[in-house]
Amino acid sequence: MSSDLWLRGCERLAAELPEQQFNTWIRPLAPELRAAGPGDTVEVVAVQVPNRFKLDWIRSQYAGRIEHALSEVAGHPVRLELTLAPRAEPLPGAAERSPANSGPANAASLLGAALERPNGAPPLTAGPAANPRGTNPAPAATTHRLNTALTFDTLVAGRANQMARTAALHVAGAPGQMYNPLFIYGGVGLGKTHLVHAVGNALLKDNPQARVLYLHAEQFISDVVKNYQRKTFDELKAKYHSLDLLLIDDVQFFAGKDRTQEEFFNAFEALLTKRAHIIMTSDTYPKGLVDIDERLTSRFDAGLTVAIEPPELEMRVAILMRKAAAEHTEMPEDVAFFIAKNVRANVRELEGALRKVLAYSRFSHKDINIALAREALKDLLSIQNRQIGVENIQKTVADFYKIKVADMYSKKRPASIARPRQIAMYLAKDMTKKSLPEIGELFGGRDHTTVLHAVRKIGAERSTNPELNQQLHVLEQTLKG
Ligand SMILES: Nc1ncnc2c1ncn2[C@@H]1O[C@H](COP(=O)(O)OP(=O)(O)OP(=O)(O)O)[C@@H](O)[C@H]1O
Repeated sequence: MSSDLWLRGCERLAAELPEQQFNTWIRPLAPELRAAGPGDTVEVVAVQVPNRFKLDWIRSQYAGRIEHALSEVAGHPVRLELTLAPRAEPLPGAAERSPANSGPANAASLLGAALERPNGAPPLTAGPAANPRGTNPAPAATTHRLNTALTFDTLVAGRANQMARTAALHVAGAPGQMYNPLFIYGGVGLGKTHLVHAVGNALLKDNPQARVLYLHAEQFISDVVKNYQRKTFDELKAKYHSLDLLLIDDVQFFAGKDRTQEEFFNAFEALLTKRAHIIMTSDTYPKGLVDIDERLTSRFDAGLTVAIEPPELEMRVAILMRKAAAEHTEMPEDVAFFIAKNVRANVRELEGALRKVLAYSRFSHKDINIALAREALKDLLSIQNRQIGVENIQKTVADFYKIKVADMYSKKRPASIARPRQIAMYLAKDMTKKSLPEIGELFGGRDHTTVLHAVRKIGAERSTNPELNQQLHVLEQTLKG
């Protein structure tokens, strides 16, 4: 199975599935290399999933779809083999990792295996593929479900997460007081899960008796369904209403689930009344949540709502250097800049890119430099180059704001057209290598100062207008595929 097949399959699934579902369940998967045997008629793609909940969910909801997409793209039958990942092992020494026969002749196949097998390849600390949502693979039987690797110490601080981190530190130090509930929102893979685990871990360190529970919203939904079937709502209440700290991830998943919302509302009220703390995460701010009862969304907003932004270049570099150091690898700064410049979507993808570069270096016995990084990331870079062009941006933005693509080049000035055009100019500057005059030319021969004005205006507004920021996130994620 080539990584290209998986990437092309993913492109297809991304187009078919709602973005939220794709990002949550499919994007974090990393397939394992499995060469077809001589008599094989069906290609097998093996995927390890970090925990039982995810395994069951992906198997029941998505396996058929994934197989179908891969088979279509491959032009022959592809079977998906889902297994539970073993617990992440500590990194063995580099010498132990390199098999004795790993000379140049088989370096490529080893590399393939390393790239595509996150649990077999050296795992990044709390890496996404080994542990995409932070549900704990390490201390298996704990009831709080916290991943002990996700702490404030391992979270790189920067402007992008400054507010959220400060608020989270505050809650960890004085739970039940200010900022209750704390609502953290932002795009995928930006560190929301990491941050809530950090609060839970910090609180337990100070007070090991504290009753802390982390869970993904889907787990809450599944608990409600189970208790509904068994008519054991008292058990549900006993479980949730007695906590000191409830950390609940991705509450946008409650959309349209009335009974779940009702139970969550009850738990929410009970916890706030007894001054227990609640921290929630979501892909959007409370008022942006759809199909969630207003009495809940208004309560979500009643404490403190903070955003996590995509990290800026310097923060991405710092994250790469920190994660490489945690792997006992020295990452030259120019290489960190090269990766950070090319992988901008989110930290999860940054980690994925780093993992590829480290694996490539280890298995090819070559030092890490820009040429090696370019080679290791060539699939990713070519997809990026293929996807993000000014034309693509114009079309995506026009579709999003429901205007005609032709309006991107037209001289029309009503705000309903001028604003999306400015947003497209901003994205063109941010996501392509085109200069201001080149962008102006592609927007109907406009002057470069018009583009500069748009870039500055949208950039400044983005930091103060959560709604615009959210729309830009969605556009960026769509464009990055
Ligand atoms: N500032 C940071 N410093 C170090 N690691 C980070 C940082 N931000 C994110 N990460 C890492 O990036 C990966 C993705 O982060 P996380 O799972 O917390 O994202 P998320 O915002 O919850 O995404 P999703 O919406 O998909 O659930 C994790 O491995 C996390 O440890």
